[in-house]
Amino acid sequence: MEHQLQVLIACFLFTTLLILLRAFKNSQSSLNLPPGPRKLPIIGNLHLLAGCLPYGPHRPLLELAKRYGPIMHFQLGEVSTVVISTKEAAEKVLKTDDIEFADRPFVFAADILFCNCSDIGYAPYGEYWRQMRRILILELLSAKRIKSFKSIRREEVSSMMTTIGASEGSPVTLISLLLATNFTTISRSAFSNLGKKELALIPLLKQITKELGGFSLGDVFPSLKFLHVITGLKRKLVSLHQKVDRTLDEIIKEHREMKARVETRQTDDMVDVLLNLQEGGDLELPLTDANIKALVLDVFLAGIDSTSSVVEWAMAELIKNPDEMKRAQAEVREVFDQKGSVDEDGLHKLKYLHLIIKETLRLHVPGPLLMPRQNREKVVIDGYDIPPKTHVIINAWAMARDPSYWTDPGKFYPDRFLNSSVDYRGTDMQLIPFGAGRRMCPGVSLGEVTVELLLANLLFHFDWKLPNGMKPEDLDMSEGFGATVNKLHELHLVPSSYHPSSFH
Ligand code: HEM
Repeated sequence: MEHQLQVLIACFLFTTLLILLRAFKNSQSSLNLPPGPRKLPIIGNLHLLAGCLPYGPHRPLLELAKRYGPIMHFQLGEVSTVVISTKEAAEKVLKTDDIEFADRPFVFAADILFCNCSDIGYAPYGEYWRQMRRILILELLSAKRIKSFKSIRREEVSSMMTTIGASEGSPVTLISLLLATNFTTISRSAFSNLGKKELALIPLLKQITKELGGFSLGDVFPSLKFLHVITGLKRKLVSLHQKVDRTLDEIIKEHREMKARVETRQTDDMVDVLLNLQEGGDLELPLTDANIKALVLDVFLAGIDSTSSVVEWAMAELIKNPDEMKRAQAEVREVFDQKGSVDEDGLHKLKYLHLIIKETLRLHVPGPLLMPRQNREKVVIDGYDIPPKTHVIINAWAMARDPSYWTDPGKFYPDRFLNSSVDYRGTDMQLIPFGAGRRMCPGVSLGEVTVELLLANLLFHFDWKLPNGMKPEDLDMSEGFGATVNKLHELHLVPSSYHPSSFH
């Protein structure tokens, strides 16, 4: 009986795959697709992805682009995929034809975890996405709102410095401290509280990041929906979603209860702001609790790993480049010595620190392939047909290291930006760590202030060296691949206080 069932399933799979193969051939034969590696039956080029882990596909894709050109076509299972590797081609997708490529591909994990992709990052382009993005930019991330959370940032960063000060002379694992500080800062800004419930979110967020950054067979064979079930992914995601949802429901309930008691906080947190908007009723589309939860999750997921990773990479580069480290410390100490601490309002004076951050974002793009885009209609780029529903991947990492735009691109050289107008705010395609166009990252300003504040504090309060007499040139700079590209091996550094009495 069991054997018969297995034969039946095998026949079913085989027939389905034959149908897919025929459909695929018919759909592609009349198109002038961009060049790309030879496709195998059924899987297309999926096998090429297999060798990319744990370092990620951005480097192998650059090698392939040298062979096939700046616009390449891949077939990943059923999914037509285009990879863009030069700024000229990126400009067409992110500027000239931005509106055509303003959609995101469907991701099963996001569909479950964000209640039908009702967050911003994975929402289909349209009215709902527009309203959510407007709320995020105007209500949660406006200059005024970011400023209103300034004291939270100051307290949390100061607490991190105290922890580091207590480890004087012994190695600290920088990324763990950065992640914890960024979590607590966002948690207090979003919920006001940092209790058991809020802390329970930490492992759940980690799990969600892993699921969203991972590979799922069902996503490259979207017509075979049962793959999500038989691989166990659906069950795992539903359970994860329920856990996060329960916690966020409780937090929202507490906020409502507080409002009902007509109690007010000194500063509205993000959930207060969203509940006020929900009640205010003058939105074009209703804002449900599910929408609020998806938006809050976006802030946590987008704001913690990315900024922590930038600071870790910047510190790793500075340790490897002691002259740059000395110059950065001299600058931050000159600006803040009199005050005795780093003050957010004075960060704009740190010119060299800004060059360091730019150079770090160039060399270590946190999301080397950005977030994929998708077109609804057929688009023609440089004479090539891009079929509808193609996943368009921009290799921002390749552009940030392209020798035709950068001198000595592998070198950490912050001064390259000294007399250069090139910036990372989406106009210069060779440097787009935040993406560009309509779906560009709306969190640039919060990301900037977070990274600047953390880095300035680390450089102001401590001198740093590698543990166990390790030499800077021996520091391993390999990348580990995930939703954000962190250092593969965590950076351990030994602090010694610059103001010996500050943190004891
Ligand atoms: C160093 C920090 C950060 C980096 C490098 C970064 C990078 C990115 C990138 C590359 C994208 C995709 C853009 C595109 O498709 O063109 C993105 C999207 C997004 N980011 Fe960020 N981000 C950072 C921080 C933040 C923060 C702090 C927030 C919010 C609190 C945030 C919220 C978002 C959202 C909501 C999207 C989706 C936008 C959409 O689809 O319309 N990000 N980010």
